[in-house]
Amino acid sequence: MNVRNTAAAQDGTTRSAIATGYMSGFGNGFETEALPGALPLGRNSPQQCAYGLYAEQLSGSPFTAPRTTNERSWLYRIRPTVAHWNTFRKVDTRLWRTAPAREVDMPIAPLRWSPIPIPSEPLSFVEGVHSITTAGDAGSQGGMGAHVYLITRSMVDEYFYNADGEMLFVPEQGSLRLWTEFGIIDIEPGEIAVIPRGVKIRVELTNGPARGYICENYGGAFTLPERGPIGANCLANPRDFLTPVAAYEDHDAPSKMYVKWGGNLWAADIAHSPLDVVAWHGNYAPYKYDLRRFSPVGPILYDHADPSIFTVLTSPSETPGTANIDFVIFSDRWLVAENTFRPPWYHMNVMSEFMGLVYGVYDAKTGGGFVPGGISLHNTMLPHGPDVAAFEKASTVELKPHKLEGTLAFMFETRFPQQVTAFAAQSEALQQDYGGYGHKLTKHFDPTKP
Ligand SMILES: O=C(O)Cc1cc(O)ccc1O
Ligand SMILES: [Fe+2]
Repeated sequence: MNVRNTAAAQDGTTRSAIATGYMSGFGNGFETEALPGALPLGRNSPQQCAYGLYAEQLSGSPFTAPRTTNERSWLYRIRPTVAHWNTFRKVDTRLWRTAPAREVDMPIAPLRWSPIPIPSEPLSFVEGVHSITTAGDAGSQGGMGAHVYLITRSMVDEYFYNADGEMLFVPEQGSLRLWTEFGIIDIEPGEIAVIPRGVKIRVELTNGPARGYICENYGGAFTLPERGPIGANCLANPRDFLTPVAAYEDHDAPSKMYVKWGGNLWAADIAHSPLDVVAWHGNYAPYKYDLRRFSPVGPILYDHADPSIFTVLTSPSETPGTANIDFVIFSDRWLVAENTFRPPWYHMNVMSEFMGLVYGVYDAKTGGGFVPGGISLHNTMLPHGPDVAAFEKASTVELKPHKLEGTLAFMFETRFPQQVTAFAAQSEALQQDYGGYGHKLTKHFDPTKP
């Protein structure tokens, strides 16, 4: 696919060739240019690039990774990244934490948080990441950070890239325009975006203040799960993933470049926008996906299947079948199973489960307390399951086909135990009484009634 897309600057001055549009497919080799002929034909590194551009390769995998996991793109840009460089100094990471970060010792218990309020103070994306848990070790390229973002101002002449991991954005309130080196991605609640490790961005608000979740993936890049006997279709279909067409800025202004590297945040003064990629090709690029396009597959006769059937994206580890992270959603679907307790069963899991809610009601927690913007954490081998309201209803209701509608919950599930940050442990949003919800499940046992 070769998308040519040249558009006039929207502010008529310094920000040039602003084009929005997407190319469809997951992990394709894409090619796109914002100026005709900017992309070299038949080679990556011509002696001289068109328009006086510099060629730069961005490698998301080792050079020698097998074909299925080999990821790299070629960027044709006004200046190479090294020319956007200056002396970096460490700045405050505020509430953004990186594994390993054992800040507090939490008692082992199910944990839940009410939505963290969006403050009135100005917070850019870089300033507004509030880490809730960390897992694994970013330096060993395994595990994740699970964060809530609270954004009240757009980044202006400020840019950021994350060397520690790729970032999966799950908006819950407000929409975002992610200006990336590769082009522009707009997302709103119900959609997600993935920004690969090392990709420069500027985050703008497009509809008031924003709140959402971020999974910072230190490990293997998110990919589509195997479908096994499900076959070639359903779940997240590759054609519904959208990667932006090239769009660049030729913008000189005193600016700040932020880099998250080794768990620290670094900042440097630069004189121009690094979002200056006029053309690119390759398979290492940001993308978005509308979660409402997910085609769930589930039990159509009896029983409740494992939640792995709702995996949208998975970050594999070296151990087969043992994900570094699974990103799983619980979205609109019909429940039809006969003689079945339909909500999630009571369980304990070697994987640890960070959950969030974008909208609606989650069917395991109908008794209130788990609301949009909220969080629950069911850590490694800690017991959990439906609250008493969900249990009572689901075990007595007449089992007609029933549609769960207007609901979108999700889970970042990782093989590693999750460490709660000091911020999350001390937050007023932490629900002190949640750990006791199991006590409301009373004894129904009667040896005389089989
Ligand atoms: O705990 C949860 O609510 C998430 C979940 C859902 C489900 O359907 C099965 C297992 C599971 O961990
Ligand atoms: Fe669970």
